[in-house]
Amino acid sequence: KLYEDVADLPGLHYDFVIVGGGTAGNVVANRLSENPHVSVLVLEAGPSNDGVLDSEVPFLSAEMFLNPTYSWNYTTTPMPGFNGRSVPYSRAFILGGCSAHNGMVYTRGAAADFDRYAELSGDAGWSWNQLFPYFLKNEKWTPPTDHHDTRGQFNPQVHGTNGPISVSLNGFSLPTFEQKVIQTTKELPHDFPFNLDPNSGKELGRGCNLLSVAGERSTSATGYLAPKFIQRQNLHVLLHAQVSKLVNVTRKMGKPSFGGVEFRYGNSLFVAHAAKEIVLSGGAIGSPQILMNSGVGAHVTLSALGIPTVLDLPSVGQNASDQPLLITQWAVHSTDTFDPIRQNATLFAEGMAQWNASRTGPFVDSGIMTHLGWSRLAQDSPAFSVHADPSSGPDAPHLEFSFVPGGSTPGNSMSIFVALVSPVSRGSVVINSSDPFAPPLIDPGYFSNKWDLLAIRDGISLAERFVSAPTWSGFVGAMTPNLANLSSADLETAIRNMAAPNLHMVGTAGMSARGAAYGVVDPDLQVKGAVGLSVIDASVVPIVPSAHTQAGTYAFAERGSDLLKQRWGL
Ligand SMILES: Cc1cc2nc3c(=O)[nH]c(=O)nc-3n(C[C@H](O)[C@H](O)[C@H](O)COP(=O)(O)OP(=O)(O)OC[C@H]3O[C@@H](n4cnc5c(N)ncnc54)[C@H](O)[C@@H]3O)c2cc1C
Repeated sequence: KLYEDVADLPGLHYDFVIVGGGTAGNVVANRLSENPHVSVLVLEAGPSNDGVLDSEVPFLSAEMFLNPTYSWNYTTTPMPGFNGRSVPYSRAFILGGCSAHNGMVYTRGAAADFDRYAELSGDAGWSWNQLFPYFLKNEKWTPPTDHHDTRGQFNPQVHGTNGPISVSLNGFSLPTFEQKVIQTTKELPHDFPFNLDPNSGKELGRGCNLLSVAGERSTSATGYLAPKFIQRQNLHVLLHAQVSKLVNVTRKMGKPSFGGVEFRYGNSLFVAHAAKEIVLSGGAIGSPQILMNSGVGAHVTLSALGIPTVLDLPSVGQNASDQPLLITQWAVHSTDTFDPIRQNATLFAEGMAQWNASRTGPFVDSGIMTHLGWSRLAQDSPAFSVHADPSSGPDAPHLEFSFVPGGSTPGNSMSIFVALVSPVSRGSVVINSSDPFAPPLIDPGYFSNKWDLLAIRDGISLAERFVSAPTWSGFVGAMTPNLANLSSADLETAIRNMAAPNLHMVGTAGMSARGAAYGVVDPDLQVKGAVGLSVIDASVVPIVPSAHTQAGTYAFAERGSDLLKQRWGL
């Protein structure tokens, strides 16, 4: 049952308390409450997703993630790699978490990314082959809303059909642009090979964009808390409940254990009790923050703030792994873009009306990318002279390209988003106040290693090469801004001034092998050195996958839920 008011909750004693009803938290809540004999409480700081049009309508995703009502409204620290810029760092403040406000892009990553997780955790269960069934368990493949012929656009054999999250191809087409993207794979096949389905684990190449949609956005709240699940008697979700810290420390088997979760509802503090286990699913920023507020973190940081150390775990909040993004853009001599809809109020209203009437038309997609592509740097790239290859293996990409029929300048444009998906740089999320409700210091650390900057530079060249294919002749105009003829130093400055967060942070409560000298959780996702406390969300993923992160987060949450159930014999 969904509760808007703490006064309506039947009690505050549960078997499991899950902190955060986000992408991962709602998976755990659903899977645990499959067993009618356990009671589950989810504490979510944000409001309900129900009826939030900006979240429901895929085309409004940009409006959604810029909407301050549904955001934690974080800002990063000034980053030297960004020429001292502080930039907004979006995180969702709504039931469903980032799945309810993200760009909906559905990508899993390279098989080697997951095999690397297995290797560094010492648990083969995190390998691509063993995690693959969990990707399928999460996914419900859904034909696109325009019912177009999807042959040659994806491989049904690598998709699930019965999961709670709908995944589909774009349901509205911009044929001229799309045909040119595919034609480029024929004209420049060496640099830009076609890939039928990059979600197969073999990611390199160009393929169609998949989205977590079915006419409407599909989220962990609409899927895992759908009416047939949220009506379970043993599943309670409390909204507007912001967790401050874990309390009631006792010792079990010589290790600290927390019996309660303190949260703020309105102006009052309450404590929810977990008889079996507390699961932190607050995301890459929320989870490490709550750990540190509770005295779990680096002793030196905690003592400087006057917070008693319960567990000295220096990796908490460190190892933040995220992808910087740079948008390249060209004017185009065509109206076959999303720009007319975005720039013309009448067309926009028509699109909205069509979506309302029939869940068809341009508003069924994000209105951003039609295709995605992944590439490696050339073997003789200057990047390799400053650092060894950080990718997970020779079949894993360094760069991701999103092909977008639209742009941010007046008139018609096309854009290629260049994301560095195998960064060397690492950042951190650290509290700097004893007030548990104060925002933490968020430093994604972009370009703190020169390799990352050089890799993005290569990415810009690759984007330019893409639009140099003969098929774009007559379609593509000037690059805006023109990065093509800049000196090396000027291009470096431009990258530092223009790059933005790709918002895929992981690793701040990173998983490592049992007994490792670093890391926050063991391969079973329990906090090292504690009892009855685990973390299940993107923060446990030790290195960012070469992908957008929701699919991986869902798969981690599905397996994490199974590990919890096994531990408690459920
Ligand atoms: C704007 C944006 C666009 C993105 N686009 C894409 C995309 O297109 N494709 C993709 O794959 N990935 C995308 N991502 C990334 C992806 O959505 C996230 O990596 C993933 O959803 C994270 O899941 P999570 O469960 O770790 O955290 P979240 O989904 O953020 O869940 C955390 C939840 O915990 C709650 N919470 C936090 N702290 C507290 C507290 N103290 N008390 C109570 N509740 C708390 C939050 O409100 C939230 O609901 C995007 C992210 C953003 C921000």
